[in-house]
Amino acid sequence: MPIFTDLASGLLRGEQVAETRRTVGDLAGYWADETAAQACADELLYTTQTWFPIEDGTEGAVLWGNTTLMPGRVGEERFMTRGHWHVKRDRGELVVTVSGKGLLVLMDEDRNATSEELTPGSTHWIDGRYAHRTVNTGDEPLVFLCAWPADCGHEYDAILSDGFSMKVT
Ligand SMILES: O=P(O)(O)OC[C@H]1O[C@H](O)[C@H](O)[C@@H](O)[C@@H]1O
Repeated sequence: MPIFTDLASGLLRGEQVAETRRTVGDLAGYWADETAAQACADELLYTTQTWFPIEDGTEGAVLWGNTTLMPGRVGEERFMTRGHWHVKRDRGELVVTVSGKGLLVLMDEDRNATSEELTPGSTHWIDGRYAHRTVNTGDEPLVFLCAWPADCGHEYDAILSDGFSMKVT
């Protein structure tokens, strides 16, 4: 069954679309200023939609989804996603910005970090050897679409313990 991707809003409609909602408090441990994070713990940070036409983890399959990242700051730090590594480092990801303004932060295993600007229409290849996180640097929601291999695996532990070497303020 096909679904509908609204290219104006970036939102997905259809069956087998799963949604998540994360608040500032859900990212406890990821922020530079945890005291500031506690003060706005209930604030909406980002939502995601993922289309699972096939089971997560299926080798050779591709998944499709979006993220809507709100504008704002925790202390000095801009609102961001957790960021993660792909467990299988040879699995990359594509990102297309729908609306808003932000940065795609990329970090290699030696903690060398770079960033790419997210602007409407900008299209990004994430090499699977890089941890990746998105940051909203504007004052409206940052919306982007992503496609990634269903069997890439998501690894968060190292980000939670060591963070990214680049903080965006
Ligand atoms: O999972 P996070 O690092 O918090 O990022 C939120 C989401 O961002 C993008 O949409 C990725 O493709 C998803 O795999 C990820 O779940």
